[in-house]
Amino acid sequence: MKIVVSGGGTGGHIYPALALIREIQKEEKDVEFLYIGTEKGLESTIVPRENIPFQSIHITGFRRKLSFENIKTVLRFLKGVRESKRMLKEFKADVVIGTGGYVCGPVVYAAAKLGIPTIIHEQNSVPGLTNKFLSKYVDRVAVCFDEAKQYFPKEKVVLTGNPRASEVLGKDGIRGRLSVGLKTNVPLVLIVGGSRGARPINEAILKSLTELGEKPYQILYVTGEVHYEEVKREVNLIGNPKNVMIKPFVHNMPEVLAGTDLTVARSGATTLAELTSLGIPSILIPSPYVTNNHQEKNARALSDHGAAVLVLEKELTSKKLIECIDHIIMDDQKMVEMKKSAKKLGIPDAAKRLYNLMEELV
Ligand SMILES: CC(=O)N[C@H]1[C@@H](OP(=O)(O)OP(=O)(O)OC[C@H]2O[C@@H](n3ccc(=O)[nH]c3=O)[C@H](O)[C@@H]2O)O[C@H](CO)[C@@H](O)[C@@H]1O
Repeated sequence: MKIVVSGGGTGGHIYPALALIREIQKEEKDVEFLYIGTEKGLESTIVPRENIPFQSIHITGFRRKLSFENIKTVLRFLKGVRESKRMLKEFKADVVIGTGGYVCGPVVYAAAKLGIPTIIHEQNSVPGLTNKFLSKYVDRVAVCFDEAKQYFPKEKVVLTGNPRASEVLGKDGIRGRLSVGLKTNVPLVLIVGGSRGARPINEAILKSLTELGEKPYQILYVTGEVHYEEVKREVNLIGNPKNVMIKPFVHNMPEVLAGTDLTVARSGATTLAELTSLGIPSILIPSPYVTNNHQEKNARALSDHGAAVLVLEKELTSKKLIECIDHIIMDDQKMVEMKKSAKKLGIPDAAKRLYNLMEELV
């Protein structure tokens, strides 16, 4: 079987695609993959690291306001469709799966027009523009929240969950901790601002760094690749506390999550699928800069059930953040309850469900 997967821009679209590829590799012996992304997206560095053949097309997203750039985007879309058709024919794709991000637009559209079976995977409770557009042309739409079903044609939509929820299970947390230089016998708080990092979270952490240095827990603080140098410069002035490990990006997140007690994070849908599958309590600071404020809706799906504490970015201060962390991690009973509530929301067999959907279709 020859399978094309496309999804890009940020980790939240790429990691579900990779998790699905790994699930298919477990189930199918004779299978070949081609990943289509863009050079600018994180996929151009993440996917080749995983030894998956990667090709790129050139595409940008639409501006929501009327702008001259949008005319250029339409032209690029049409060019992207032509390039994708050529790649799909050359590769002789049997099925094409899109996991979101602008790049999926031309790739999945081209596949549908060529009559190749197509599936799109929507991670969020409120879909983005690309998936809404593509849902008219594809054969199946896989979603992760019941709330997302209403945006898609009834006869095509199936609740599968996020395959990354399956991939993070069964990993060795001790190895995860050791791989990033952490202790194995002290509670771990992971702080991460999504796959690209988040400046407001970085600012709050830098202000509280000295105080965090006196805490009885250790911290893995992931800045995001583009913010790392700037954060490091600040940290050199303040001093880097011994219990705070700072990294630009973590490539073995499933192992690290397995060793994590509490997470402070943005509320991207893939991160939430991981946290609920593993039952990790969290403090969520949704990005207010995303389409339809979907990260806040994602976060509320957890906080309404006691699986997370929601802190809006406009209310974020370093004092509040430290109080929140202490309040949860120092209270064993609260930790147990939050873990249980998080786990209840997880869909651990999501990869299998998505694989089954693909198999039925092909
Ligand atoms: C700004 C923006 O548009 N964000 C969107 C993007 O977020 P973003 O890409 O930040 O997505 P998520 O938080 O959902 O997922 C991040 C993924 O990257 C991984 N990771 C992260 C940091 C790191 O150092 N190492 C690592 O491996 C995480 O484990 C996770 O698998 O896609 C999500 C899923 O569609 C959306 O819900 C978000 O709203």
